[in-house]
Amino acid sequence: MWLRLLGGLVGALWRSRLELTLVGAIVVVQRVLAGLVGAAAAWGLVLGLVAVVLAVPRARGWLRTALRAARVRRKWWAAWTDCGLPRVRAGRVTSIPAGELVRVRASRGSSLGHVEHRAEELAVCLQVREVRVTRDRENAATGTVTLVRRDPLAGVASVRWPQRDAAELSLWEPIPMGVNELGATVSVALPERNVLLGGEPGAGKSAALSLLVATAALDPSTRVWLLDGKLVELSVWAPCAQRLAGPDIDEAIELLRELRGEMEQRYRELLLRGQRKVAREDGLPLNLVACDELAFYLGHEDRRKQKEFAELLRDLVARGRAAGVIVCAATQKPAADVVPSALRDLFGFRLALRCNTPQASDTILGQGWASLGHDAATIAPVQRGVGLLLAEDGLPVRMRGFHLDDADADELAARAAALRADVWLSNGETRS
Ligand SMILES: Nc1ncnc2c1ncn2[C@@H]1O[C@H](COP(=O)(O)OP(=O)(O)OP(=O)(O)O)[C@@H](O)[C@H]1O
Repeated sequence: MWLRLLGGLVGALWRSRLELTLVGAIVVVQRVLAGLVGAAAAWGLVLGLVAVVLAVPRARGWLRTALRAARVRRKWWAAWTDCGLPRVRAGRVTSIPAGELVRVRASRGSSLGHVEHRAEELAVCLQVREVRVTRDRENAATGTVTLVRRDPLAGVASVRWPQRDAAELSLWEPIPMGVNELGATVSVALPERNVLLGGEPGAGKSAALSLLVATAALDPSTRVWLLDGKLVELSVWAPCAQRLAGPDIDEAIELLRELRGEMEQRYRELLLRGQRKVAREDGLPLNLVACDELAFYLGHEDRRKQKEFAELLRDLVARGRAAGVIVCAATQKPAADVVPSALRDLFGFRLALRCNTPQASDTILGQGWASLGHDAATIAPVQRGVGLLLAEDGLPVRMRGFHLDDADADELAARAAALRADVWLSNGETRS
């Protein structure tokens, strides 16, 4: 009993070591000075010294950060103790726009899975919105806990696309898609990847798709193929496109057949060159296929045509990677009755914008993510353009998508068309 009390006291003192050290240092300095100049003058000098230190912004910032980190570590200790979890030690604490990142280490016999399992109770103890746990890949004992106190993506203001004024872009380069909760830019590198975008009506699918199409349009070496179940969303990019199919399944099938022919031709070229896949230095064009409202084609009343469309698209997504064919498709309903799972599972990048239910969110990201806290149904309806982006081997990243408004898109499409015309003319002159 006494031993436990003593242990508790030592633990409490250890957890307050920073504050105790600061107070101790002040007392020691005052005592030393008191011997030289007297007690009252020593207090004056010490308080003056503290005031000078606090007047320096860097010192003040460091102190504030260190004290906040110490407080978070104490609260974390109290939280896992109250939840009856085995010891999970908190280390470095970093402030982020959403709250804090805490490095943690699980004790022997425990696991970060335990922590994840009790995330909701920990969030109550810590009085935060949410506790997210991410285990390190290389060490099961260590990881990062995110204490989410606020939603940094909550504002309704749109963020302009940073490439908006670019004169020319390359589809081989990563495309900035939005900003994450840390305020960092989230990008996707498209070669050898396909992208599926899903979410409820008005969530921002077409806006996100337009960033990918805009990049392809501003890359004169890329061929752009457009399928638009609504016709109005992608038509602005028509002058830059190889071909555009509207809400007509026959046109869409024709487009996909032509593209499949190109893909097969590309494979023959690669065979002749002794290559397995296209590379940037080959100078072979990439083909970007953007399909808005995929469900329009996949839900077509003519079952035979619907099946043919689905098979052609599946073939392009499955075999197109190495040939430089990139499929980016947006749909409100990626459920298995609309988008066959055989097709859906081939998309390397998935962007889940706001969904009505956790199940709908899982149909985009993959089974099980919603129950792990990555649920696009938790995004508020006013947060247009906010979504969860999942890359093949990673965790879903919550982000606010960049935005190109209609005027920006019109201006950018005109610039891209002019650039393509210039390149075409200069190639023609070179050849003659
Ligand atoms: N990233 C964003 N930032 C700010 N506003 C956005 C963003 N994305 C979309 N919006 C706004 O949200 C509205 C709906 O966007 P969008 O048309 O892209 O949605 P959608 O999911 O394609 O809808 P639907 O399924 O009906 O076609 C638009 O008015 C658009 O301006």
